[in-house]
Amino acid sequence: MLNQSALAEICCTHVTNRYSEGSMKEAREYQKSPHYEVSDRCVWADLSLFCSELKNKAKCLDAFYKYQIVTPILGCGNIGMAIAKGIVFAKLVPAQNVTITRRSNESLERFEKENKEGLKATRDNVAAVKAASILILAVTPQTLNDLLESIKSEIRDDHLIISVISGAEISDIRKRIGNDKAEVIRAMPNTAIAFRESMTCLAAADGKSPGLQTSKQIFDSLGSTLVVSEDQMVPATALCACGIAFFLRAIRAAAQGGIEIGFHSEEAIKLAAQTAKGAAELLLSGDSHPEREVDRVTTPQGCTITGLNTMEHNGFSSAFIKGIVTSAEKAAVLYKAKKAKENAQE
Ligand SMILES: O=C(O)[C@@H]1CCC=N1
Repeated sequence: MLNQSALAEICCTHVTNRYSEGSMKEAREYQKSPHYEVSDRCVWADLSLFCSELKNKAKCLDAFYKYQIVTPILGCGNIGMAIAKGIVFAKLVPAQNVTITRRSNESLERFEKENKEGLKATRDNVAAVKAASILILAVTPQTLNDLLESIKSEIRDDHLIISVISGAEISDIRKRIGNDKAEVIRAMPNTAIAFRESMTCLAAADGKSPGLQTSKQIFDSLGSTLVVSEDQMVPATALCACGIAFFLRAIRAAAQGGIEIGFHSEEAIKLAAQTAKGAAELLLSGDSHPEREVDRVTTPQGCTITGLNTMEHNGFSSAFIKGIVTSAEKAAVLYKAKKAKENAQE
């Protein structure tokens, strides 16, 4: 992995070779910013994109650093840790300003052994909330109500609450903390957020919510975002949050085929994963459609169409579609069951 200055140098050399000195000056100005950061993707980017990306990043990063945002991640399990890593990796918030909370001493001890980033950790949710500007709720759905009960007296009007908990509605969270105006945003990221490659869907009770803009800035720095209506959070969970597992399984299946045709396991996974990443890039950067790209690869009577048709005869697309639809159905069932249980308790 190249360090930032090495990447910046490659980027600038590449840009100098291709673009005018005037544009280069603009790029260099942004490079001077203390929070300037360059991704290896920029190496290949068009300069106009490159500059606007840097401008956006500089704006976003400056805002967070300037106000010394303090972000506790309450109930920090797998997705919480992935968010914490992404936030630190993106230099959104200094590591010492990110506090993760966990319920048991054992899990805190486990965390401390792996805490390479220098995050803070505590069992004390109340103290973490007191010091916070932005709260990230990442507990399990089952423990959310207890958490909200314990922190509600500390929630202030200037807090932005971002919940990544599936099935917890904004109105429920507001009701539990006794503030129907509280700035609550729902986010559904996936675990690739640790590498700033999450697809995150965001929803607010009101599309004009300032908290939505801030949340979008945060999650745009950690991958891509799409603002959706709150009732689309269930399908977003299936396609994006669960979806990462579906694509991982597809990569593993490709690698198993790869081993059978002659690669060692590690090679096969690398070949399959990079090929999957390349396929995604054709759509995301190339602005294409999957079938247009498939058409480019399928030589008449060739080996690609033979492989593809064999997969389809064995139900590949059908299995994938059914998997996503049933996953969304299950998310909806879990959500309804949670609501019914809560209503019965009231
Ligand atoms: O599998 C689950 O139910 C959760 C929801 C999103 C990711 N994992």
